[in-house]
Amino acid sequence: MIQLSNIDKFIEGRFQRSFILKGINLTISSGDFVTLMGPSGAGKSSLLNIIGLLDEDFEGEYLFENQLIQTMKSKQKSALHKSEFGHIFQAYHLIDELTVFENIETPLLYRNVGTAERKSIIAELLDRFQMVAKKDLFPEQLSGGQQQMVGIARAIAGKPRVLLADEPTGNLHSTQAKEIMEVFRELNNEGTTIIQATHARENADYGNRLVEMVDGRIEKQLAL
Ligand SMILES: Nc1ncnc2c1ncn2[C@@H]1O[C@H](COP(=O)(O)OP(=O)(O)OP(=O)(O)O)[C@@H](O)[C@H]1O
Repeated sequence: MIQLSNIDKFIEGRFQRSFILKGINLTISSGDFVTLMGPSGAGKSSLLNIIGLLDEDFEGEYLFENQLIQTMKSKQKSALHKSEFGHIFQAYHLIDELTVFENIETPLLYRNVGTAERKSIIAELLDRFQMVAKKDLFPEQLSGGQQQMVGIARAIAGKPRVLLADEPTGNLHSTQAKEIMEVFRELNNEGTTIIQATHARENADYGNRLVEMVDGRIEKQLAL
């Protein structure tokens, strides 16, 4: 599904390049649940951003379903981004002024999903994450774990095939973190490909592959 070959990302300094990612080779199959682990600054977020088509400033080859990303027109890339990827962030990135319902609705509005279908998708997600009673609340009225559940609901509302999660449990207590990881396991069992960046080794146990990164490089890859 995803094939990265010799990916470099760097910043051009006055005298030399400083590498954020160097020589990344990584193949991810549909249905994988991959964990990127490594110390702060290892390049995990940078790699997720490239995979999720949020960052085009890199060298090397990125194939998504055998299509070379770099030669795609920006319209095509943006369509691919919208249809295939869902993003989850450590700090939830919900919109404070919107209710739970409206936050989940935003990606569907971007995709021009009709009103009736939107309502039915959101109702299903609220039900799934036991948030029906919370649908008219604002993010600040929810616990961190609940906010992240809304973040997940929003990310999967458009039924992306790939879910990218950057430190999804970084701000949560261990019980809430476990709940989030259980949801990931369920989504993965339903066929969603998941790529998460985390510092927490226990989160990696939910996945089937572990990729250890150090200083912008992949140091080790393991099957779990
Ligand atoms: N746009 C940028 N300009 C300059 N440096 C950058 C930029 N983006 C990332 N970096 C640097 O690249 C390195 C990798 O950053 P990245 O956020 O990908 O690491 P990370 O492994 O996700 O870290 P963390 O676990 O702290 O989130 C860091 O040293 C960071 O300062």
